[in-house]
Amino acid sequence: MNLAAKNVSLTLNDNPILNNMDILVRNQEFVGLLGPNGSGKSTFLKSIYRTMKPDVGWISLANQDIYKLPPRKVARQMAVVRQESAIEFDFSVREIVMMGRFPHKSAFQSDTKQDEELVNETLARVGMQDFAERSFTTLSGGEKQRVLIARALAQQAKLLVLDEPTNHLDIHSQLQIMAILKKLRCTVLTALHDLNIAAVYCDRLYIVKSGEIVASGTPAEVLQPQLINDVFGVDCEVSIHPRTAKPHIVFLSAIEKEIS
Ligand SMILES: Nc1ncnc2c1ncn2[C@@H]1O[C@H](COP(=O)(O)OP(=O)(O)OP(=O)(O)O)[C@@H](O)[C@H]1O
Repeated sequence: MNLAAKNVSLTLNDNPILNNMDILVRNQEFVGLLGPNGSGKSTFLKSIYRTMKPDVGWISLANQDIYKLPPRKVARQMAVVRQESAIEFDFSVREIVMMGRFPHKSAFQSDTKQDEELVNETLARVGMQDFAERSFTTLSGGEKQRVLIARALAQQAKLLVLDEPTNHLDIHSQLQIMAILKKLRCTVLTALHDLNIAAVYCDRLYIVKSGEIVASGTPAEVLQPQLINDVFGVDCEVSIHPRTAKPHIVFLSAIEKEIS
């Protein structure tokens, strides 16, 4: 399931937010979108999952214009984990995850035994099986995040689009969720903030600055000290970690300032 965006530009309130953005996520690739706060990552992902139509450009799923495909067809192919998901009604965790099955059903079709089994299985996968009957609104930020990831997994889409999926999670949970996502062998496009996590799990990265893609390539190609300084404004050292064989970044600015 290829995902491609070509020349995507978007202006909001007269401010150019996205400028000529191009990406290609190949079948079963795990691709990270990195960039500072406000650089346009969420807006770009929203244009991919059809919440914000770009003014210019073309977004395609398996070479078909995503804005011309029927919404249910897109939902069967693409699951989304948004940065903030405002679920205010009193749904149980089980009901939220079951919502992932909607695109596969016709209207008024009731849940099957297979749906129930899949929901139980995905809840267990994210370690939330004991929370199935709890009200979603009573969960902690990290617990909610796991449930929303379970809902995306229950959707069984070939493409996953995630906006900071490990937001709110402690370090053990961050690594666990990234490992689960990696093992799915789906096509994945995910915004991330942690450069070291991106280096370990992503096949390729796109770096966004002020609404433009300023670099792309493998983590080893992209995560260079000069680029990190140019984009994020921090000094760092990058080495290849002997156990992961991936770039490992040590940030220096804050440490040096505190010591001096
Ligand atoms: N509806 C909107 N109206 C006006 N400006 C907007 C709107 N949505 C987003 N923006 C602006 O677009 C820019 C990009 O925002 P976006 O949320 O895409 O950034 P981001 O890279 O995802 O940031 P973060 O890492 O903080 O989540 C920001 O300056 C933001 O204030």
